[in-house]
Amino acid sequence: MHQVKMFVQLSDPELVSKLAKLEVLKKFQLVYANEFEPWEAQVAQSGCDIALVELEEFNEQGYNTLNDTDALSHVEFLFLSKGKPNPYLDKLMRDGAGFHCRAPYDLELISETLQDSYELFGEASQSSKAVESSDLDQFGLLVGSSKSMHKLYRTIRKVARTDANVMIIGESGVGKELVANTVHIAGDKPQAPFVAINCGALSPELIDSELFGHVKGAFTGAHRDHQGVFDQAKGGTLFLDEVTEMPLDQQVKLLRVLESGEYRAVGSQQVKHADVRIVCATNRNPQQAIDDGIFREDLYFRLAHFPIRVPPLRDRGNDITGLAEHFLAYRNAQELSHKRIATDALSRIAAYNWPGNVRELKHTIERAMILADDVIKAEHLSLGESVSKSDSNSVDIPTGVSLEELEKAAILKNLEENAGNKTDTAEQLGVSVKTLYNKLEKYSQD
Ligand SMILES: Nc1ncnc2c1ncn2[C@@H]1O[C@H](COP(=O)(O)OP(=O)(O)OP(=O)(O)O)[C@@H](O)[C@H]1O
Repeated sequence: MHQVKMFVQLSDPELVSKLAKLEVLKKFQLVYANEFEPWEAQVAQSGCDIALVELEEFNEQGYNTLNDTDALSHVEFLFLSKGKPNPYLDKLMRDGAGFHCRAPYDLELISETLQDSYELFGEASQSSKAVESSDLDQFGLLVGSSKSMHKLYRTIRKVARTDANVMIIGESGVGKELVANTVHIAGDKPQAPFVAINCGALSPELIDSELFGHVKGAFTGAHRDHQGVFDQAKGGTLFLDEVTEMPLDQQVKLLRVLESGEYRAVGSQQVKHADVRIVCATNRNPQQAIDDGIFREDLYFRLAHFPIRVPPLRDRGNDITGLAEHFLAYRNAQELSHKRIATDALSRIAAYNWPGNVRELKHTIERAMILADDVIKAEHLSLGESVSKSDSNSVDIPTGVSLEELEKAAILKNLEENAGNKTDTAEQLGVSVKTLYNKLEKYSQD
């Protein structure tokens, strides 16, 4: 850690001997004031981060010297005084010089204040990292330089050029939708439509219409013709997310369309030819879903010509911190900010298990950026491990944050706690699954 420098100007020998007993002082490189020049002139020259000053006399000249040397903007002051009113000291305090403790001194408080300043300057200077760029390799929409990601890139490149139906398998938040989109982009028709639908969020009454469309008058409320996703994705890719959550009778219908290559809009006699490549995803183990009777085995074989497994974040080595820096760099660029990250925060990120994978990591960084003024520290990360159940129920809301940000934070936190399960999350938040999907969709475009 960077050696934090403290300028010391003390005259009362009794106070000196009391302060000398404070353990925290050993952490600083101390620079003592000399007797030949006014201390105000020495502060800026000393190059210190903190100034501990016992104040007896302080006048306009002293105030001006501090102002002229720019010490006020670089140095944090801790003044100790007998409490005699002094307008120039008041002025300094209004300028944001730091702390002023009046006698009789509370040594514990002084010690804590010095410790806080020590941590602030230690982290703000050297043990934090400026993050203005990303180091990670990229393929399509995916970023990551780890071996497991490069293997995934090669797999995607191979399969993208074929017409095989692809099933993407991976834990919640690993980037399955990005993989699906990248399969599309890396294929022969990147300009063709890519249409995504969440099978878990479809209402059972509207599912036929969502998939295959309907014609005007097909049912009450069908005021006009509606294109289903098979029409919308014509010539391109149809991404069926959470396919194992589709109701069983719908799975039968989907299977029939995949076998015959034909479908009809609800209320229409016209047979249409299905001209889409199907890419689907699940965060379940498909074999387990089949054994549990919620997913048809014949549909599985139709959909999983080519299964792709997306590695969880914990298997991506240095990509974990690489992604944290990537998201930070992109947000910095977007918001024209220069927020840094403390090295111990990066170590916490590397050591954490990330049950919510890349999504959780991304949102942890975004939340931390809201909470941190300049440097993201470990305490801004609010990682599950260090948060006890009762802590996680209390909300620490910073000021100046929009309602929209708060809503987003609440949704993402619940989602993380439910290990990505959207049905449980929606229920807990008192919104429909559809609303939850819409909001998540919006966040992913932010
Ligand atoms: N390799 C990656 N590079 C950059 N961003 C990523 C990567 N993987 C995931 N993300 C980001 O993480 C978030 C979750 O990704 P995505 O929605 O693709 O995951 P998912 O596995 O489909 O999630 P779910 O299981 O909830 O459907 C998105 O914001 C996405 O941009």
